[in-house]
Amino acid sequence: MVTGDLVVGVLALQGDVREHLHALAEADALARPVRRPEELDTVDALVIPGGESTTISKLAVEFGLLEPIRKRIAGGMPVYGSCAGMIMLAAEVLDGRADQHTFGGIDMTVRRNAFGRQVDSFEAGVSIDGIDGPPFHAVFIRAPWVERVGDDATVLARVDEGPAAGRIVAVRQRHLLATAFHPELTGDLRVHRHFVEMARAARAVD
Ligand SMILES: NC(=O)CC[C@H](N)C(=O)O
Repeated sequence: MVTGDLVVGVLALQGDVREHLHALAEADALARPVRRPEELDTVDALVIPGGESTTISKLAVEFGLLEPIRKRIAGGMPVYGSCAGMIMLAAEVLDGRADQHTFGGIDMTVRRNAFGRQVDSFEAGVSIDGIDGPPFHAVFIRAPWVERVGDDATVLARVDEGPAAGRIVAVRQRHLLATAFHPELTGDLRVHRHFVEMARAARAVD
């Protein structure tokens, strides 16, 4: 039986942790930072923020979280990653550092800083499958894009217009969700609400 409310952790090693904690609270979840394996044990779901994936990778090893998070992902914990968080969920990273690790979980290949060859950051309208309403005002900051998804992964969004039109920027694989952009920075709560619903649904069938 499901008791108590859903607790969503935000991996708090580096990146825009506060913004995700705020967005999750607004989306009616109990949100708390996760820095240690004992804290990971207390959450039902996890958000991996935007930031710098090479730093998050290094600190995840130092804080003893790499293997515990991989295990929780394999065990079905719902996880949402934005930008660097998307990279951390990818099976394969192009233009990464040789010593960079990911948690994996989504069978996809991402290219780091993919848009950044032209511009460091840009904004675009993006429609996400399964989320109603007008296109997202999506903010990309040295963002990755997705170059390949495996059969088990579903493409949820592509860039609509401009030089990067058609590039994949949101993917879901069962309990895992990833976006190349940062909904935590725009005050649009639809992605966080969607993730909280995913996490509640996953817990209901446990
Ligand atoms: N805004 C971001 O999260 C940028 C991601 C960063 N370029 C990385 O490789 O991790």
